[in-house]
Amino acid sequence: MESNLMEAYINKQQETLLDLLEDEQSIKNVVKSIDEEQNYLVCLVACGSSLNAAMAVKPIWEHYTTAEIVVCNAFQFRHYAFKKYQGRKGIAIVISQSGRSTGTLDCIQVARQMGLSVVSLTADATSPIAKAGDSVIDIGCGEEAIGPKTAGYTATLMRLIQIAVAFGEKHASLSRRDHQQLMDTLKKDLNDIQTLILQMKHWVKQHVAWKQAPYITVVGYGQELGTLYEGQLKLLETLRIPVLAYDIEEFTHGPHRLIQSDSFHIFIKTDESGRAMTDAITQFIEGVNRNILVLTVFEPHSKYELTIQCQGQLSKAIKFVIPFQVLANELALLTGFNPDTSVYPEFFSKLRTKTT
Ligand SMILES: O=P(O)(O)OC[C@H]1O[C@](O)(CO)[C@@H](O)[C@@H]1O
Repeated sequence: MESNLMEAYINKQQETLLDLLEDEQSIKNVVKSIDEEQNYLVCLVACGSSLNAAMAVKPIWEHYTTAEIVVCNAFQFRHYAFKKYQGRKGIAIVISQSGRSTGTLDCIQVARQMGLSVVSLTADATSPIAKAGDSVIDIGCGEEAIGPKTAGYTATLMRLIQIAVAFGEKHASLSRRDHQQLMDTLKKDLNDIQTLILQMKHWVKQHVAWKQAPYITVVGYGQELGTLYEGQLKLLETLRIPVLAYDIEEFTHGPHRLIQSDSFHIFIKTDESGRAMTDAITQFIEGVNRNILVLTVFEPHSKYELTIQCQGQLSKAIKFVIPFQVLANELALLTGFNPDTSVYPEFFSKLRTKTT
C-alpha cells in the first residue's frame, strides 16, 4: 500500500519507462521530418524539472549528434537568446510536462521569430504548449497531479534520449545494430528500478537522522550535473530546507566550510574524472561527521556507498535520480509533511507562471 501520490508516481516509473522504450515510431517520425543541415542548432527550452531533464541529456545529445546543443531556461530564452541565435537553422524543443508553463509557452513564439521550428514535448496533448508546436511528442506518463515531479521527469528524460539516439541513427553515427544494442542494454538497466526504490527505502529506515538535516549539499561532476540539480530540486521541494548543488571541485572552494558536525552530504561518484576527488572529500568529511551518502556505479568500498547498476551510458541519468526521489518523499513523510500537499495553492495563479 502506497503512503501518498508521490510514492505512487515513483513506483510507476519502471513500467512507464519500459513502455516508452517500446514506443519509438512517433519519435522517428518527428525526427524524419526535421531537415537539419551543417552547424544545426538544437535549443532545449524548459523550466524547473523539465529544464533539469534537458541538462541531464545534453551530453547524450552531444555524443549522438553533430548539432550545437543549447539548454536554456524559458526566461533566458525569451529575453536573451534572440540576438545570439537569430537566423540560425535549427529547432527549439520546448519541454513542459504539464504543457501549461506560461513562460515556456511564450518561448514558442520567440523561437519562430528566430527562425527555428518548434517541437513540443509534453504529457498533455490538449495543452496550450502541445497546440502551439509544429509537431508534438507525447511524454507518455499522463498527468502528475502534485508539485514535486518524478514520473514526468524520468519520462521526459526517456523521450529526450530517444530523440537524440534517433538523430544518431538518421545520420548514421549509429548503425541500426548499435541502436538496437543500446536500447537492449537500456532495457536491462531499467528492469531493476523497483529494486533500487526498495533498496533506497531500506536505506532511509536505517538513516532516519537525515530527516533532521538543517541543510544538505549535493556534489557530483561531468555528465551527472543535470541529475545533481534535479536531486537538489526534489529534496528542497519536499524537505523545504536549503539544498545546495556543487560540482566536485567547486565544493572545495568555499562550500567545504558547510561541513559541520550536523551537516549532511550526498555525492554522485561515476566513472568520469572526479572519482579520486570524491573519495578524498568523503574521507575528509568522515573526520567531522558520518552523514554521508555516496551513490556510485562502483562496488561499494565504504559503508557510505550505495551501488547503482548501470551497464550502459544511457541509463545513468534515469537511475541516479531515483534515490533522490525516494529520499525526498520518505524523509519528508518522516518529518510529518506530505509532499503531495500544495504549499501555496494560490501561487501560480497570482504569479501567472502556469495556466490552469
Ligand atoms: O514542465 P512544466 O509543466 O512546464 O513545469 C515546470 C515545473 O513547474 C512545476 O510544475 C512547479 O514549479 C515543477 O514541478 C516543474 O518542474
